[in-house]
Amino acid sequence: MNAMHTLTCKNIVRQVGNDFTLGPINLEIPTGTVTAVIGNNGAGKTTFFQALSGDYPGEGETNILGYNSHHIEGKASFSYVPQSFPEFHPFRLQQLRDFQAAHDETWNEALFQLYIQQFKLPMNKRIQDLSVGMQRKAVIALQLSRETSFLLLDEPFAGLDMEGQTQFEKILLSKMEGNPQCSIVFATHVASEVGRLADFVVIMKHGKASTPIEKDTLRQQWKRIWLTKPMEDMEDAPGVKKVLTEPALQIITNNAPETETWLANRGAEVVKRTTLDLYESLPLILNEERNTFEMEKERGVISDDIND
Ligand SMILES: Nc1ncnc2c1ncn2[C@@H]1O[C@H](COP(=O)(O)OP(=O)(O)OP(=O)(O)O)[C@@H](O)[C@H]1O
Repeated sequence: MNAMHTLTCKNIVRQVGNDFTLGPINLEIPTGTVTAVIGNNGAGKTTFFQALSGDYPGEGETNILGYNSHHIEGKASFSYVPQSFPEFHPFRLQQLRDFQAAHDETWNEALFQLYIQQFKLPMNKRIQDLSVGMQRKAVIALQLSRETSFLLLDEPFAGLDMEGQTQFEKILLSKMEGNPQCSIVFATHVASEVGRLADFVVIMKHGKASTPIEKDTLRQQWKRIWLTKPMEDMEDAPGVKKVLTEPALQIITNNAPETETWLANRGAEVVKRTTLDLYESLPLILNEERNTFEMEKERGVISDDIND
């Protein structure tokens, strides 16, 4: 494995039912980074996370921290919080803790005690008898008490109460601070989680994944440009995604430098420029059919088959 990358996956393909194909996905996650995987409902995030975690075999290969994720050493080397975990339902947290503590070299009992205290988790109720949010807190406590250098988290904030979200965010940040080798990949639908936690964003559409895009690049590329008056054909200018007239004339672009050049060449008067917030740009990215992928393809970082 390339030491610079915590996770490498090559040609991951999964067929789900008759209608959905995941992949082929090729992806590398740099060590010491946080990556948010975003995508509309049904884009394939959970299927992708299941494939990465080695839950079931299929085409392609995933390498995590130097291990194939289908092998026992591979599975033991990372922490995984799946979207659902029916296999835990019949057990009490105490039983799950006892099992983990006895068999797992990465187990940190002090961390577990801290998490159950913070999350106010009952040790003797069956997981299936806990609320949805408490169930997730229980799995977070079990998985994050393992001292691993890779966290794979499928919508980990979903269902957590506000205090739980704040606590969990602090836990993730302290994991990153405490271990420079630690990497996190998490799925989310919430732009503010991307804004607060992620260094990179991976965009999933129709079962395909973009290469990791630096969050700062998105902020530099996506701009709102305010103009004094309309220009001919401005809707077709490079990068322009939207032209709005209220409350004042403005262009939304996903390629600010090119749009600026186009405007300057035509003598447009720019009133001001503002960075688009992620909660505005991410939905636009998710709903454009091809551009994000074309952007990556032009840079030569992904292969042709991502654009079928
Ligand atoms: N058991 C199944 N049988 C058939 N199709 C399935 C099954 N599970 C998932 N799918 C299909 O696989 C596709 C990907 O689903 P997946 O759950 O991976 O998406 P997602 O991006 O995680 O969605 P969400 O944001 O809603 O969690 C969907 O089109 C879904 O209909």
